[in-house]
Amino acid sequence: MARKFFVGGNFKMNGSQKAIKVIVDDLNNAKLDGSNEVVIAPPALYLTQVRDTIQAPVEVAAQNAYFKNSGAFTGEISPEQIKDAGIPWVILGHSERRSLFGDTEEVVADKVKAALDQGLKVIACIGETLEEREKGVTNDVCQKQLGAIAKVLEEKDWANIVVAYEPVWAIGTGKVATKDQAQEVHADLRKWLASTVSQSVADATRIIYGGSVNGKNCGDLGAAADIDGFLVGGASLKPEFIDIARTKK
Ligand SMILES: O=C(COP(=O)(O)O)NO
Repeated sequence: MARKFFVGGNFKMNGSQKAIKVIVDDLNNAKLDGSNEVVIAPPALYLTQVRDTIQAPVEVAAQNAYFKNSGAFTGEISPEQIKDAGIPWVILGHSERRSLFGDTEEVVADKVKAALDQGLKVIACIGETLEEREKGVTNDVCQKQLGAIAKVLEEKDWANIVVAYEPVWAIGTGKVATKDQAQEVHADLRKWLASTVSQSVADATRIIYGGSVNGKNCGDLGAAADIDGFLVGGASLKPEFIDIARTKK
């Protein structure tokens, strides 16, 4: 089954109107052919700027959303508001949300459900810490995190989900997972989807890798059978993101 290669750019809390204009102009001038699915996630303040200026075949994602659609939740943005702003994607469960802002497995699941209920498409992030990898429980941890999300979904929901495996020890460290390390986890997750949800969901769901992806390592990683794309952090702010967006499977 051919899965459309997916390249996401997570700008995190970086950028300014000016800097983001440069990134959008570069993407607009890059003549991307749309063969890969490309999504960029600026900080929330700049979502509508990117929405209004991107002409390239690139969609926009919010970096987070709450699990309620309105109310006394100072500082939060809701899936309904993201939808209202014409933003089709949202990243949920990023390890920084989990470790720094207290997003538990249950909160991430509630956020995924609330986003899907509003018709948003979701990049759902999972991944183990260095300690968990060294203890040999990587697959258990990833299955548990994805299982918490699967528990609140119906089979049809998976059509709007991209799973991002982002080992915490590779995020922002320059210590990219080897192709074999990433492939092993992706293959295990695909097997887990087949046994837990269905073979068709396992075959169709894009499982993308994130953690120190750059223009030099994207080709090798992208060649792995079960790596269906990337969620790029630091390099999404640099011109090399265009090279990553052009990765040929
Ligand atoms: O967190 C990441 C990856 O970040 P880096 O590419 O900077 O490791 N993606 O969401």
